Amino acid sequence: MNDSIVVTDELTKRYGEHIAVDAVSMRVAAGEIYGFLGPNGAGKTTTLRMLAGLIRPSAGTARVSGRAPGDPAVLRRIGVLIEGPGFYPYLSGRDNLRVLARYRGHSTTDVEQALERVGLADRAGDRFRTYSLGMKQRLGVGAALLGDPDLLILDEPTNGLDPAGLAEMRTLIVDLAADGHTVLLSSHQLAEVQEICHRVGVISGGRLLAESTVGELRGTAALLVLAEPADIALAAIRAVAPARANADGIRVETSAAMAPVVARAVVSAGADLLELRVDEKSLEEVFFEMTTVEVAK
Ligand SMILES: Nc1ncnc2c1ncn2[C@@H]1O[C@H](COP(=O)(O)OP(=O)(O)OP(=O)(O)O)[C@@H](O)[C@H]1O
Repeated sequence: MNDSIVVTDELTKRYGEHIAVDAVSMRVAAGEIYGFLGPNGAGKTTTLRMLAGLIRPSAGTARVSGRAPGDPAVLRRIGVLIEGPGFYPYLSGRDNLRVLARYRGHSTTDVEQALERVGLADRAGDRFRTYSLGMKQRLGVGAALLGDPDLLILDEPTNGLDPAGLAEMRTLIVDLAADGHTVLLSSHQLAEVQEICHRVGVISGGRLLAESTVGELRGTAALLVLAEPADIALAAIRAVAPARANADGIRVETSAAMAPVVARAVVSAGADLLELRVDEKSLEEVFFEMTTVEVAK
């Protein structure tokens, strides 16, 4: 894939006997929001730390923008929020970013742009310790944004946020991607990921179990029909789409757009249509099934 900004090949990290990241081969395409999903201890942070050049792999390779992580040319083009930057509680948000900017060679204009971008321009003069958790997290994203990087690596940016904070962070990430930033974020909060990520990688026990679009991971959508008599409805539906009876009702392997056709088939056959809905697994269900099977092995 030529437009991949992150490519890993059998990337592995061992701590003594323990394998934290086990031969992970992943691809993040330029411009996408990639959700790196997994339960606690799955190996997300360790992988992100290797991509950011903070720790070295034990085996395998990683390339970021075609270069080794940690290469100065790469470090200039990525912004990283891993385990939160150590902000000074008694400095304002603005002064905290200015400290970082001075250290990293960015200008005060970069600081103002980052504050504006993360929606903190109005509160930039207030002390960090007075910020809500959501504002603190957004300041962390602001710090990662200094210098307008191509790739943002955000470790659990939504962790611990209340619903309003989550919504703000979600909107911010979507806006950042719309501005042309590639976003690689880790999360165990699947509901958020399901909504905003173009693709996801599922990691558990250090191993990448799947990498695909959210839609692919959830499988083909189907319709679920409850009708009586069920046998008459099933025969009628089978004339328009593949269908089978299961414990929940009649599962019709077709898209939501076919719902009116299926409804007409049932009613025309003289059956009563009791319920008709899209039967789609949430990413949470898929994730739970995958990681539970993994643990059960
Ligand atoms: N420096 C280290 N020394 C020893 N073991 C480590 C070290 N860093 C991570 N590990 C172990 O590697 C595994 C993966 O940890 P990691 O922090 O990458 O998981 P994670 O998916 O980010 O989980 P969480 O959501 O809890 O942060 C864990 O079992 C962890 O205990």
